[in-house]
This record gives sequence, C-alpha cells and structure tokens, in this order.
Amino acid sequence: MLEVKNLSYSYGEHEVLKDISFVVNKGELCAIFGPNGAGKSTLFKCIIGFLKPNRGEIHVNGQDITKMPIEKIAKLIAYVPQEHKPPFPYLVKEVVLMGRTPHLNGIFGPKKEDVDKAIKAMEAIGVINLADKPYTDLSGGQRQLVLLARALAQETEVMVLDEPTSALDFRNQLKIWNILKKLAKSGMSIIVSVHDPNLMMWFCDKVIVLHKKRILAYGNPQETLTEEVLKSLYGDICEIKNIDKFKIVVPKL
Ligand SMILES: Nc1ncnc2c1ncn2[C@@H]1O[C@H](COP(=O)(O)OP(=O)(O)OP(=O)(O)O)[C@@H](O)[C@H]1O
Repeated sequence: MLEVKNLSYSYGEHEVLKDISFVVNKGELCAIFGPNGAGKSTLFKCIIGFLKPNRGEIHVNGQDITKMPIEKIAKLIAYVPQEHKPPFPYLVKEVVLMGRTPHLNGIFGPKKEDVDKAIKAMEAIGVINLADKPYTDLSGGQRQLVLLARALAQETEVMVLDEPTSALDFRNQLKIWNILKKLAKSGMSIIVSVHDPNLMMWFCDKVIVLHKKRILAYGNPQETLTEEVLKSLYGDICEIKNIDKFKIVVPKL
C-alpha cells in the first residue's frame, strides 16, 4: 500500500504541490490526472526519492520512505519514466535485467534466477522478440514497452508510471492498460499519470485530480470525473456521454 500524507514541494520559490494526501491500496490501479504542469511528474519524483518533499510523509506498507536511501526505495517502488535515453546502446535484454539491480548482491552480479525473471517480464509485455536489439535503435513506443518490462522485472509492491502509453498505438495502449489492471489485481499498488480521460475512466479504479497545486477531486473515476471537474481543468470544451456501460468524454463542437 502507498500512502502520501500532507506532501508539499517547491522548486525554489515556486510551489508546485501543496498538502497532497491520498492512499493507493493493494490491488488498486490509481490515476493521476491533471493539465500540463499540474505537478504529476514532480509528485512521482518525490514518491521514488529523486526529490525530497519540503513537508509530508510517504509510506509503503506503513514504512516511511521519505528518509530512505534511493537503493532501498528501489526494492519497494518501480518507476517507468516518461522518456529515457541511455548514453550507451545497451541491448534490450540488458536494459530489462537492470530492473533486477536493487535485488543483486554486491559483486556477484545477476544470477540465473534474475535472467529468468527478465525473460519472463519481456514475454509478459511482448518484447521478447526485441531482446537482442540495441535499445537505442527502438521506436519511442517500443522503448516504452521495454521500460515497462524493466519495471515488471523489478518485482516491487508499488509501481509508478509516468504516461506509460503516450507513444503507443491503440492496440498496445489497450494491451498495456489491461496488463496494468491485471498486475494491480495480483496485489500491487499502481499509480499512473494519464492525460486521456477515457482510458482513465475505462481502466482505473481510482483517480486523483491535481489542479492548482492541490487535489481538486479524488475517488472512483466514474463519479469523480464530472463535467464540472473537466470544466475547471480545461474550460468549457467537452462533455460526458454514456454509451452502453462506458462513460465517454467528447468535445463540444
Ligand atoms: N526542475 C525543475 N525546476 C523548476 N521548475 C520545475 C522543474 N521541473 C518542473 N518544474 C515546474 O513544476 C511544475 C510542474 O511540473 P511537472 O513536470 O511536475 O508537471 P506535469 O503535471 O508532470 O506536466 P506534464 O503533464 O506536462 O508532464 C511546472 O510549472 C514546471 O514548470
């Protein structure tokens, strides 16, 4: 379980997050939703220990991780960044194996068990056919899939993903959202930033709407993402329709 309590963060004088509190339970796929610049990536960087919050606490299974060294946090939380350009042409299988780094023992390097876990993760995400290719030769969408396999190989209880499907074609988007849903159901706590309100409403169990430094709305996506909330975020540009069991956000034309 991931719990954020009264978190605030400023870049120098520029306050970006103020008094943010929420819980992502085991088994939940939780979205962070908010306009460009709302502070989603900043919140994620605080959660994974890249940035130290000015105030507040972050707990994983009741343990405060705010003062934990980043190597220890990496055993608890896997992070899939928005984009990642490595300086060397590592092979895809090497990039995925890096997900095992927090579990390795000193100088001995990866064991067969670690290699097997990396292979399993590549198979689950459907990138095993790319295993021997240089990561730097992949398309943006293929790189996103590889980073997801790397996070899966990390075997953490919490996964944090920054717009993981932004570069993917529609089939791969649905595939990844279904995988994330399945991973959450298997007992993980997953928090994911997303700009598409429809994907968010179709797949997520919970949403945190960030706006003007604070949480504007929080809860079940179907009930939380109202036309009023959308209007506060974007102005009067869209409305919500019901089609079968789905709610769909459509533009006002
Ligand atoms: N390193 C930094 N130094 C100073 N200000 C920053 C830094 N990184 C981000 N900011 C500012 O913090 C605010 C939040 O940025 P952040 O990247 O967290 O937003 P976001 O919600 O992830 O945006 P997007 O949807 O565009 O990815 C923005 O105003 C941004 O300009």
